[in-house]
Amino acid sequence: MASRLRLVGPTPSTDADSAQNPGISGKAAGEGERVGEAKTPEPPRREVTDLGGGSEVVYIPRFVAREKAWEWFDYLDKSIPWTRPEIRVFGRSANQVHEALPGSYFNSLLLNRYKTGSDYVSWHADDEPLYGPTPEIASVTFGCERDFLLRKKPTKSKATSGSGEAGRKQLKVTASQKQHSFLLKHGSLLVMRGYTQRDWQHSVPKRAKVSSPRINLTFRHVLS
Ligand SMILES: O=C(O)CCC(=O)C(=O)O
Ligand SMILES: [Fe+2]
Repeated sequence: MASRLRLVGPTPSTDADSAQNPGISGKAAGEGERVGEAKTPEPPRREVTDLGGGSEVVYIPRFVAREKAWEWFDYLDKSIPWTRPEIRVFGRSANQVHEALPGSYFNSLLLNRYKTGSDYVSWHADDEPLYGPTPEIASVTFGCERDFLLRKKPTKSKATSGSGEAGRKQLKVTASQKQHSFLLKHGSLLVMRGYTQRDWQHSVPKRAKVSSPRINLTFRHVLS
């Protein structure tokens, strides 16, 4: 499993905060430019995958500029005491994601560190009631790129539609047919929203050839 750390705090993003701390102000990531940085001739991409049934994934491969993303990686990897992280990082990160996703609000941050390809997160959905029925979950990646998989949740009717061996086989086929794969690049942002947690599962599988670390920040809103 990956190393994990969870921070929960007050919603840090307000319009006033954004004005004092401009990141990708007023525009979705990939559509705006960073203050103080030269314009890039290549417009950053924003890919929207409609999973159907009200579930959606947004993937922005170059959410954080490459050099800046390495600075963040080094800071998170080396300087942060993982057992006592500095809350300032939470505030800055949340502001930036908030600005990239207008209308979003986050008050919880989960950090995962995948030391090598042996570290993984198995199939699950972040569908706990504390996140509400249609949670928006934003995930920023630093360091080594890893695969992120989504598969349709096996439904109860399918699981009980057969008995014994035949029933189990049918369930497996159903699960593998509807699968999406994203290569989460250094500095990328992936957002799951709508009914993605209710209807889909996601995982970061083991990768034998991966030997360097990946750090992932996952922003959520916990209902009060
Ligand atoms: O590392 C990732 O990209 C996903 C992590 C995840 O699914 C989780 O923390 O719930
Ligand atoms: Fe998750």
